[in-house]
Amino acid sequence: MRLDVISIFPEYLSPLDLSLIGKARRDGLLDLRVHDLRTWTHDRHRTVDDTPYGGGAGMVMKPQPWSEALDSLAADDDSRPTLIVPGPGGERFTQQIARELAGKERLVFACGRYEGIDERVYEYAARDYDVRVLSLGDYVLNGGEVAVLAMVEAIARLLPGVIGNAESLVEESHEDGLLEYPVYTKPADWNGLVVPEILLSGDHGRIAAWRHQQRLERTSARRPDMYAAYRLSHPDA
Ligand SMILES: NC(=S)c1ccno1
Repeated sequence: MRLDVISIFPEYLSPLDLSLIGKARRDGLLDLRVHDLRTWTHDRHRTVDDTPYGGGAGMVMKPQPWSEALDSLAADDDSRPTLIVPGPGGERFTQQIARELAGKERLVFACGRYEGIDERVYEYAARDYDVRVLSLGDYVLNGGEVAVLAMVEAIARLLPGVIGNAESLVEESHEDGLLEYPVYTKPADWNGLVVPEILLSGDHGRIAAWRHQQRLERTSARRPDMYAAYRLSHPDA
């Protein structure tokens, strides 16, 4: 997968050089490129924003740098990339969407700032991209970069070879409609707090059953919405 990120703060994406994502890039599992939007400005101040038509507070990102950036990236191959614009007004980003996007050939992330990107850019981009506005949640950030960090990690970790042990991806929260079970490690008695006896039994069948029950109870307590949906598709749960 090739993944491009366009931002006026490319250094914001430097955490993507670290840990498993950074290793995946170095191992050639992920072709991730970060671009400075100001590359596609032509004035001496490298201007990317201007005042909003219709008045109002703040500034709006100008269409021209974005159109040139998107044209440049689209021209790199014959694919039709998916353009993802993080924003509070978007469709909720979920594990299911992360899985869907992990199957794409190319993703391009556009990090908006200020009051947002001129709306005509979305229309213009649709000529060469499948455009999706995606939100991490119902809150407002100062820009798209933090959301891109989260989305890229959620997507890239699903790519073959990125997570050393693919088993780690099974029974994770949101993978199958339930939250994950509680985990424990040594020592068995820590500050008088003990590991559930079942986990020390070596009885893998009973341990699996206990873990599934924990998932049901945890999902019911913390995410009744998820639990209700799970019960609809698993009436015997
Ligand atoms: N909620 C999201 S993803 C966002 C991006 C920018 N502001 O909020």
